[in-house]
Amino acid sequence: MSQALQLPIIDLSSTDRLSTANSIRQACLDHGFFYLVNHGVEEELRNEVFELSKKFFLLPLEGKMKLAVKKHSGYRGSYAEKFDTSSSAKGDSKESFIVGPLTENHLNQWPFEEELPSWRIAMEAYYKKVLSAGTKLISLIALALNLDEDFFQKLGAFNEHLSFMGLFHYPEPVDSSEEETHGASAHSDYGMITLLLTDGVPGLQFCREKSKEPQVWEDVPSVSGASIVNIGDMMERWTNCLFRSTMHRVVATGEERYSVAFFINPGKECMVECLESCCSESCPPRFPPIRSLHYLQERYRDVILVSPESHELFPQIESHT
Ligand SMILES: O=C(O)CCC(=O)C(=O)O
Ligand SMILES: [Fe+2]
Repeated sequence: MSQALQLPIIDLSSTDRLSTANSIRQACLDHGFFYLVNHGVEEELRNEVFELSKKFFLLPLEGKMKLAVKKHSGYRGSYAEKFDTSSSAKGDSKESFIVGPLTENHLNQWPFEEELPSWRIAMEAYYKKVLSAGTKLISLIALALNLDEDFFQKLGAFNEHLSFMGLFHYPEPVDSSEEETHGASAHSDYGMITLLLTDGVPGLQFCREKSKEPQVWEDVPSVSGASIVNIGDMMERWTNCLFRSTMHRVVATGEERYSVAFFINPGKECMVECLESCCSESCPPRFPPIRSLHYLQERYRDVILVSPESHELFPQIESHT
């Protein structure tokens, strides 16, 4: 069952920051999803990234497998992950290319320059632009929570942050008898926020009330040029479920589809712990404090079906928090 909806539109360039923060607050209370316009990622760069993403996914499988995921960066084929662990499907049909933090500490993999010229330059430019938009948005989210604008920066959320960009390709379904198979099965994102651009092909749906049966799925249409933003689980934990990380999925529509997601994840040492303003004696914290890296590793471990060791961000992870 699915119906169309209209989500709020937030203008990142607005100079009325308090009014923007209020609109963000309402959007996060009501939906956990909104559109972001005037985000500063130019149309030319957006188009280039989609063109280059298509060129990469068109390479023969053996070429793509040379860049198979290591330390959570590189190529991951179809059916290598399954977001909805309760589903009986063999996995999610989307194939991905993951780009991680652009720092010396992080090993990113890139296609050969001779094969795909300017690929790395464009992806790095896009990574930086979306990270900058996301950082501004996080300041507004802090304001929306009645905190100082730089609250999350001071908390260390951007120190050695673990933000990842995912290029996704949803192939045309080959076997329509596999009803259970989704491009991306039902899940919520793990981090602070996600900024998503799509090629306009439908398929993304969200479920407002995850615990309500039967689940009601609503289409999230693309708005040209706007980024679709959703709240992740760590933000939900910080806010004690005031801001929701809403469940979503990508269903097969019979059409091939491309998207680019940017997952803003806190720095590896950052503690995610219920904000004082979001709990009280009558409303105690629902989740124990957890370190960002630890939380991410646990979540990835559940959904990766093929070579789980290739998704370890750091090989040695202490398991005490
Ligand atoms: O491709 C999309 O539209 C959404 C992808 C997504 O939800 C994810 O990878 O977390
Ligand atoms: Fe997602």
